[in-house]
Amino acid sequence: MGKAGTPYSRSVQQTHALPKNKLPDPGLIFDTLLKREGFKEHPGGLSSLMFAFAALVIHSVFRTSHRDPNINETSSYVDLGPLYGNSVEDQNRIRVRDGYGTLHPDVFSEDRLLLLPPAVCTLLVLFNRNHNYIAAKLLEINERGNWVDPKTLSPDVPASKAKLIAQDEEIFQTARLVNCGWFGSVVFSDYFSCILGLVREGSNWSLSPFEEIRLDDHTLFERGKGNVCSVEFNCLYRWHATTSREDEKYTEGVFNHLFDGKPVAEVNANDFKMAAYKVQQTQKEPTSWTFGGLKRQEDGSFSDAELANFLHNATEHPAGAFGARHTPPVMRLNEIMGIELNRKWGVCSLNEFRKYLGLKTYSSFLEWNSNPEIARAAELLYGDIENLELYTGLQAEEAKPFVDGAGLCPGYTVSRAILSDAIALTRGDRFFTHDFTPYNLTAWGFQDCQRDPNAFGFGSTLGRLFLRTLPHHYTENSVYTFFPLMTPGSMKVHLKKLNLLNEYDLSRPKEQSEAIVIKDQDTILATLKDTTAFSTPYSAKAARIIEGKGFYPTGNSNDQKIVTDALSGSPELVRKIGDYFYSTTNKLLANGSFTLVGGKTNGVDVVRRVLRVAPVTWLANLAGISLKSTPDGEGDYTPDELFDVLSDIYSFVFLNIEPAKVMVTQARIKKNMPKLMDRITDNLGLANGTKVTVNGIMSTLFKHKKPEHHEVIHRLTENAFYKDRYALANTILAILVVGNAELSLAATNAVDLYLDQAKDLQPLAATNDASKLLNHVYEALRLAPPFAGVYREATTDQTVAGRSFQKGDRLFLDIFAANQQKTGPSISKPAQDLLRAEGAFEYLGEPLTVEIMSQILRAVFEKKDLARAPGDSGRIQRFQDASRPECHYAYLNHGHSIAEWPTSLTIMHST
Ligand code: HEM
Repeated sequence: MGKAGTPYSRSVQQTHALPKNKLPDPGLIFDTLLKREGFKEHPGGLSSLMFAFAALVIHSVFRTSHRDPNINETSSYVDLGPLYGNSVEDQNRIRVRDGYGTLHPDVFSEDRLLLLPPAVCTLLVLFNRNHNYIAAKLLEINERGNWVDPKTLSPDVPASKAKLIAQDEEIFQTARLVNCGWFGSVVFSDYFSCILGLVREGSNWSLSPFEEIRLDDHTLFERGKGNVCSVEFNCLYRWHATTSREDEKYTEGVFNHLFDGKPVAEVNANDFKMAAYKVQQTQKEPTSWTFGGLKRQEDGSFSDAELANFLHNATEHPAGAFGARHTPPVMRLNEIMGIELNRKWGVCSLNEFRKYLGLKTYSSFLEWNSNPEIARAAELLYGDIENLELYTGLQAEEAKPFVDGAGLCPGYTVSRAILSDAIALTRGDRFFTHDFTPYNLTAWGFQDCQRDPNAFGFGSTLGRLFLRTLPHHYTENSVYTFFPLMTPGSMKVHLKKLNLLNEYDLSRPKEQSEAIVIKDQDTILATLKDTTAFSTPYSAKAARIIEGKGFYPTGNSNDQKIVTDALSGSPELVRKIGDYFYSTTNKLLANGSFTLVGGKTNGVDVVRRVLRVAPVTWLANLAGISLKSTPDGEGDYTPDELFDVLSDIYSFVFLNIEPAKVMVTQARIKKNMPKLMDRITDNLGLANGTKVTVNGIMSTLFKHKKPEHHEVIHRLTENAFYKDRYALANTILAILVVGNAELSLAATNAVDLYLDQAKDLQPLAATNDASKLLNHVYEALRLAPPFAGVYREATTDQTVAGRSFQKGDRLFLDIFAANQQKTGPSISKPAQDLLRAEGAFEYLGEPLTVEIMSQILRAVFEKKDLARAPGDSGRIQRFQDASRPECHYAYLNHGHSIAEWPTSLTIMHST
């Protein structure tokens, strides 16, 4: 039902006769009731991009055949037909079919869009990029483990070729489902929010048309049973009156070219069909199509800057208002063709349509449009309101005023009908209902395309799409990113009213340069050393969430030294902390273990139960935060909760998190921060702003803490800097944030690295001397570091190790890659001279970091017959994420979205 190439359906039976020979001439109708007299801005502040997106929606569901107008050449579903085409032949023209499941760069299928303003094709290009992003991620994650690196499959060997083709098909079809999910999510977030005027209210509410609905008699309300677009739906979705001034001008240029300068009033349907035929004949393969005067680059893609320019312009250009006498004169021909088509379809009258919708029928032309000039002209053309045909009736009907709950402000009848059709269209789609499952889309894909009501920009999905596909031309808090379907001018008014102006940037985003990747040791060393010429990006980030001084990783090396001296400066203290980690790791291993039948083998999820927990337990002790074992138990946080709170802060300050998540993460951190800082300052005797002396601090400090933990704080408070106890609180926060992330990840990577050599490590670990594992610790930090590198920004134009950099250049220093170039280091000759940037060594001090790591390894590897659990349980589910070079690996969190933190690895050992 509703497949491409089948006839339109009809919703309303025509009973009132509307013979063509009794109806006014379509050209006369256009010149009297439809033709634009002067441009009127859309009253709701909608931008021209809103209608570029609308044009994508309509081209997904309508493509009336020029040969047989009863046939809809595209399917009746929101399936991104303009991107993927309507047949396997269409797909073959846009797919690469090399095992990666991708589309050719920036290519799409629908040639009719080439005539439209460039923002329409640009949006489609972004969906192409999104497809390729999704396909790449699906392969990287490889959820079912059945895909291989296509480079390992030779197309010349028949069996390999068959596997390559089959793999390509699976990835392509899965990515397509996820990408269509994205398209649907944009419709139900950004698009609907503008249609319903919710964006003005700061509301993230949306329709959920897909869910199961149980009726009063307990039966289920139908869904997923199919849809066939109706001729009436096609008629009511012709929104040419909303064309912006700039798009009108652009269209004049296109039509002038298409019809060799023939005046618009003289162009006829035949000219149009001939022109369309000519364009089709001369059209080369989609890989060479261009639009808006763009040229494809060598790799076939368009320049990001040029694409972004079209989109930014379309956001700035106000759309036109709906209503009579507002369709650009250049569209005379397509309106005439539309009127004639509707007559050929034999559609009902406006009043019959209203009756079908349950609306009151109009009894006069003035009731239909209160503008006397329009009403009178229509009356003179049609004679009787019952004769008012659907096309004219919908196009020239009085537009809905700009009131609460109205966003789109089309004619009244359109505003009522559009929602029902949209719901039928999507609820009827089995791919959005019964078959919209994590199995079909994969767990990551299923969550990736969900509308997130808590996303920044009142739940915007388009913002996420822009940041993903044009990352250097959209910024994390711009109104251009998150409210692109509204003009920035109108958003300024709404955000001001909502008191949210300070959260958004109203200016047009400027291009940000891509980070330059540096892999050679000399340049990295020189760059790390010159802290004046290359600054770190951390202080600015930290300042957004942390008040006051003391967050030492963003301070100078003196600030850092005070802390590392306190943490690592006393061998006795380091030893005690090491012992604590050894015994805690052992305890957690025991507590988290399960026993296999027979009682001889124990299993434990070492990541979830031990390596994510040991560091946070020590840090909670140090800060005087009480841990609870269940969310409802007594205490401040469960270890998992504290891990999440702290790792959020780490990601925000030190990592280059996905731009679309920056503002949401910031908001979450700001929400969590008061409780965390309360607990830390409470334990410093700083609650309610009371002034306390250092002695006072010491007496109220950590009443129930072990002495070694007193000692860390005691050693800190010996320094004059910490007379400012709020700075001390921020320093403790920093130790928590850095220690939690770095230690848990470093320990996880090290355990994973050595699991397959557990037999070799066991005798060393069993000696009770953790220093026997020192070399392994260093080698693990070289081969499997928690993070692969760090970012720097050039503060001046300069040349370093023979390479020139300009002020403002962002550099990614790939420390991991540089450390692999070293010759020699091995377990017997450890890489103690390995390159370091910020990280545990810098922030906790090398002696302490190494001690903690070796004690954790000791506790794990002294177990007998240590091995991975079978299958997926014994492997960390991780992958390399090309978009996050600083992360050595990326993982899927419990919600199946991409995260920096591993969640699970089960090991087994003898009891
Ligand atoms: C400047 C922008 C636009 C131009 C130049 C334009 C032009 C055209 C043309 C030439 C046709 C006839 C196509 C054919 O039969 O091959 C057409 C059809 C149509 N237009 Fe537009 N259009 C524009 C924007 C829009 C927008 C924003 C909407 C609504 C959201 C819209 C809705 C439609 C619909 C529903 C059809 C009928 C499609 C079909 O039945 O195949 N158009 N338009």
